[in-house]
Amino acid sequence: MSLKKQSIVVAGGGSTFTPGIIMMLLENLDKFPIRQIKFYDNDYDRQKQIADATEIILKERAPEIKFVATTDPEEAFTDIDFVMAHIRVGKYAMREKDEKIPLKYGVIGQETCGPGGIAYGMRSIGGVLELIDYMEEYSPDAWMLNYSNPAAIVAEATRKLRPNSKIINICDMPVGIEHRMAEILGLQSRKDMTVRYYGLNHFGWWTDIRDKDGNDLMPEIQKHVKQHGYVTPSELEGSSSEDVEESWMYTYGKAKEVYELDPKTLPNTYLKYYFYPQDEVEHSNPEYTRANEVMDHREKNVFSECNRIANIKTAEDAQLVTDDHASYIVDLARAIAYNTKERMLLIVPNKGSIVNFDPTAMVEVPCMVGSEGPEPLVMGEIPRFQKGLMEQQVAVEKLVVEAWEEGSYQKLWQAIILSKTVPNARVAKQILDDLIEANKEYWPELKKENQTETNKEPLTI
Ligand SMILES: NC(=O)c1ccc[n+]([C@@H]2O[C@H](COP(=O)([O-])OP(=O)(O)OC[C@H]3O[C@@H](n4cnc5c(N)ncnc54)[C@H](O)[C@@H]3O)[C@@H](O)[C@H]2O)c1
Ligand SMILES: O=P(O)(O)OC[C@H]1O[C@H](O[C@H]2[C@H](O)[C@@H](O)[C@@H](O)O[C@@H]2CO)[C@H](O)[C@@H](O)[C@@H]1O
Ligand SMILES: [Mn+2]
Repeated sequence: MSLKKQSIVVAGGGSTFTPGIIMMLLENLDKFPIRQIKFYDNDYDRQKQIADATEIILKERAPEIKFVATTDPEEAFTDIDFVMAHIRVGKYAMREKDEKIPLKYGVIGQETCGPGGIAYGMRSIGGVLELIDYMEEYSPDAWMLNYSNPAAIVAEATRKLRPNSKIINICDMPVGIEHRMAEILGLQSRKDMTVRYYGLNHFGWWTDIRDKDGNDLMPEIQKHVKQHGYVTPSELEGSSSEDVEESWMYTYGKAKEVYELDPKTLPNTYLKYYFYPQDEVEHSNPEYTRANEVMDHREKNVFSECNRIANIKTAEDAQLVTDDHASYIVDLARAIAYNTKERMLLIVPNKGSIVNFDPTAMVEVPCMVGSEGPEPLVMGEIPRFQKGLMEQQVAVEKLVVEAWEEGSYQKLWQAIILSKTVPNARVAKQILDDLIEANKEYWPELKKENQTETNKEPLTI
């Protein structure tokens, strides 16, 4: 029986990751046939550069696919089966501020972690909720596959503020690390491994990894990580064909020290920001952060290649690579469209998957995915160490969403204070006040609680 052809809108069509997604979709048309692709963005000029190249690529490689690029929500979200959402509210200019403002106060400057991630979350919530509302207005049966960051805060916001929406929040960091684990083991693919993993987004641990015969693969990976982190054997020998940027190589190497904190597990690379923030600050250049690197590399490369294709009016020699998240996006879309029951790490309401953790927390755990969406597997009881860390971190994420919803200065200050990356309340306030100034165009207005008002509250004994 032939598979139903799908209609997709890429929300954030001007994203540097859009070409990678398109290339991946074209490589998988046999498994995930497509009748229509639309782009939606709120920046016409940025999106047009990606769209002009995409139009040529589709004409040459899949002329049967209808293609539209638009900034009109009704045109974008009508007659859609899937919304693939990867917007960056405020774009890289704001990411640069997210990263540089905390560094002024000796605190990590990072896209999705610490005060930078909190600032990004305060911008992203409104943008993603708007996409959900468009989807439900114009294509109520569609699913949104969201990887707009910071996925942890966006996921908590969609759980709390759009509890009945068909949205799945996802992250490609575990996918990228599992690619490396497979290479360390000499396996063909990360899909040759079955994993057990738990955590919050960008804050998790692998606890069990087996091959298809049930053999335990953890000891061999742990032996490598103990010495080299997630740097692969070919990178160690200098024979890797991948062009990985220095800051990513540093991150993969740092996993060695993060692993030492719990040698029974294997860590997500993002944990380094919470356990060794002083090293990250020392390793950072406050004048030139990761945002600058991306603007000088990925953003420049993607847009110059798309402009080149549009200028010569052919994509025959297109140099556009497929990204990790592109491949698992297809896996996820296929699982929902064709009820494949794929096993994937997704960010979902806990609801007992981690039995001794807040059931309302958005946790990243293995799920079986079918046409009704993800069903989380039970990861069981987690140790005191991870439970304590996750309780603090999930409180940060929940406070940010409450601060956004209530316009509460106090709660956002508390969220920054509570982050493990911030030393004290005074530094937290200095960072918050700078971030408020920088995000005037994007955040809801925050009101300070008037002391006299709170004193009026009845004493509850
Ligand atoms: N979940 C993951 O693991 C993962 C992996 C990679 C990237 N990402 C995220 O994907 C997103 C895109 O990344 P990028 O580096 O390509 O960003 P980018 O800035 O290159 O592209 C983002 C696009 O979103 C558009 N946009 C911003 N606000 C919008 C709004 N309110 N409505 C519609 N469009 C809007 C921008 O105009 C821009 O074209 C980011 O949020 C990034 O953090 C997530
Ligand atoms: O600093 P950036 O913008 O290059 O990356 C930040 C993102 O890093 C992760 O995504 C990585 C992915 O893990 C890696 O395997 C490869 O595919 O590149 C991706 C983007 O660089 C992380 O999961 C994202 O949430 C971050 O936005
Ligand atoms: Mn991620």
